[in-house]
Amino acid sequence: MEWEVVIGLEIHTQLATKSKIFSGAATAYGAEPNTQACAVDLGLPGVLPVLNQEAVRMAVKFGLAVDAEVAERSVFARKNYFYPDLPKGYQISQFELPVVGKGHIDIELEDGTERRIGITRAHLEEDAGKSLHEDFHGQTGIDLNRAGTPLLEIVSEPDMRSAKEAVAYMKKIHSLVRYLEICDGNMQEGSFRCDANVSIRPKGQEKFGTRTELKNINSFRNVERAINIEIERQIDVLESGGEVIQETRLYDADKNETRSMRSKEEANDYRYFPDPDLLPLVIDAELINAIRETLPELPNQKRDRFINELGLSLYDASILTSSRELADYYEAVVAATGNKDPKQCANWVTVELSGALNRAGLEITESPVSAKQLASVLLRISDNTISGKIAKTVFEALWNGEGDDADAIIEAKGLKQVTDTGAIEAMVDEVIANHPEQFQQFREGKEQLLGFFVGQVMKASKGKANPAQVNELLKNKING
Ligand SMILES: Nc1ncnc2c1ncn2[C@@H]1O[C@H](COP(=O)(O)OP(=O)(O)OP(=O)(O)O)[C@@H](O)[C@H]1O
Ligand SMILES: [Mg+2]
Ligand SMILES: [Mg+2]
Repeated sequence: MEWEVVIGLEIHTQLATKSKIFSGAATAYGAEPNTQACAVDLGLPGVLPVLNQEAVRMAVKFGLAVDAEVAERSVFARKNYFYPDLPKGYQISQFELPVVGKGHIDIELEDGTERRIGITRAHLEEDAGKSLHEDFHGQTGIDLNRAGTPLLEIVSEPDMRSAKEAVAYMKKIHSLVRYLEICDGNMQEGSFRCDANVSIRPKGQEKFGTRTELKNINSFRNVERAINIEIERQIDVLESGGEVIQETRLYDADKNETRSMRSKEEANDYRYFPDPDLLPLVIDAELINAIRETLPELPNQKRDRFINELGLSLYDASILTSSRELADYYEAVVAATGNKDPKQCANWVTVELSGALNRAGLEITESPVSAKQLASVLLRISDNTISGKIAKTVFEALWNGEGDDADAIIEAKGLKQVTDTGAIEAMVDEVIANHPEQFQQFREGKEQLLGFFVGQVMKASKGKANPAQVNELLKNKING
């Protein structure tokens, strides 16, 4: 039977506020355990939560960026459950009336087409503490520092049809929250994590199959692997006559398998009710408009501008706008080269620079070659001081910190392109003299040999001859 996969993601983004969502305790990562949880975070008797306005502003920003309705009135609710890292016995979340309603975001697929993914809602909530099972003297430790950290849970419609689409969506949201500067996106530290809901149905059937929920997957790679392995498992179950049960499963990256954690609780198991300690959240149009004013250029707007104003391909523009930092770097290169050749700048950033960064495991923000330095190389290609090939040598030297800019390196290493026709002609003559048979064939019309001769001359000049001039001279030699 042919199966169709259905996926919906719940993404938890930790909002980049300095203090907790309902208290003044710090949110900084990595503090000594249990030094950053105050009485409000622990829900001790007699305390009252006070909503952090910054968290609200960030949620609104997100809502506007995904074309969602921002609720004029939303309500905080208690979600009741017991877990050692939740001393209050309930989590403050939003249930019936979330702050952000229906919206959408467009993702690019590998075949170059776009697909719109619906966003069901995004709601504000507080995070719980953390149970530390590993490296803890065979015991479990509880660190409550994370309790009360603001989260925005972004719930998608079940609109994705493959693990690849789910990853593309997750990357798009990741990039967006970083553009908006509402989340640092650090997946190792758990600032951006996702639960993947997966089901399958016979192709052509309208009714969805039963979903399982894969919990807390903390890398793009693992999302893809976890979903694919879960799809295989569900197909196995159904094809051997079994039934998929609605449950929460844990992905074990070491074993590359998913395991049942618990049967999935239904909303009514949580006994949601409006939190009596918090007033409804009312956001007026004035505030929404003020926040709209602060929105930066969004990834897709930037991408379209790169295509329309800088003449880039959709492919290059998509890569360059995949992160705000990369886009900023690219634009700095374009500006520093006087906007002469944005396409060439794009090639160098996406190929040479990104390649070197990947090999070194560095982020764009850690690049040893600054945008200005890269621009200095490109300027010397444009004015024919160096060839594209020598430019790679110059780039490498800059990468290794051998000089401050392209000029210093070209000077120090004597890499200046030879444009003196006499000097090049002497090299051409020498190469011809060394390869008389080939030259005879070349003369008799074997045009493919042009490349061979150009190559030999370039080699003789150690890459410094101007290739255009070499071509020209060689052609003259046939006729001469
Ligand atoms: N049949 C299905 N197959 C795949 N995904 C589904 C299916 N039905 C719903 N989903 C997705 O499951 C997710 C449900 O998330 P939601 O937060 O609404 O509820 P929940 O998982 O029950 O609650 P909780 O926040 O307590 O985990 C959504 O992303 C939705 O698109
Ligand atoms: Mg949810
Ligand atoms: Mg869920």
